[in-house]
Amino acid sequence: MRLKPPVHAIGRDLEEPLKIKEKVSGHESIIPTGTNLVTNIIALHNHVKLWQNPKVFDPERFTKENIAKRPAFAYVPFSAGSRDGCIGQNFAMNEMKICLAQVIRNLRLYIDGDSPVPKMHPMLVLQSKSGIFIKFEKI
Ligand code: HEM
Repeated sequence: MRLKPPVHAIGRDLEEPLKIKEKVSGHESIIPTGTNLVTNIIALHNHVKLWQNPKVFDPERFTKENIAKRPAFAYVPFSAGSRDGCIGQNFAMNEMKICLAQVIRNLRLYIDGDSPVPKMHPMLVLQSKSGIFIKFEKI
């Protein structure tokens, strides 16, 4: 959900002009009405200024202490904000945990070195152009 967020980007059309200020230089710009602004979630989730060794999978990043060290919107796989983004967030998280628990209770998963490496294909949701090959072995 961090490294390869299924919803890798979201967009919004501006209904009124938006004034933004560059943090370091203080330079101000106006983005006109009608502009489609895109939040690049996958870039945010892999940004070196927010994540140390961003490409490394490390569940410890999500301890309460480590979450508190990051800006609130550094991790937004379900979007965020006043409407909270995704209405199915709790359902999706529970579903994923239950399915994953069932899989790892019964099967050993491994990657065969000869299989193609997944090539990211960012469509409406993130896909792989080369498939995702995982081998399963009954425990
Ligand atoms: C891993 C699974 C999921 C991910 C990563 C995900 C991600 C997202 C994101 C990022 C948005 C915001 C889109 C935007 O603002 O442009 C969204 C909206 C939404 N999601 Fe999900 N979602 C997931 C699963 C689900 C499920 C299981 C449901 C329904 C059971 C669901 C229903 C919705 C609905 C209805 C919205 C629109 C909410 C609104 O605009 O008020 N999602 N989702």
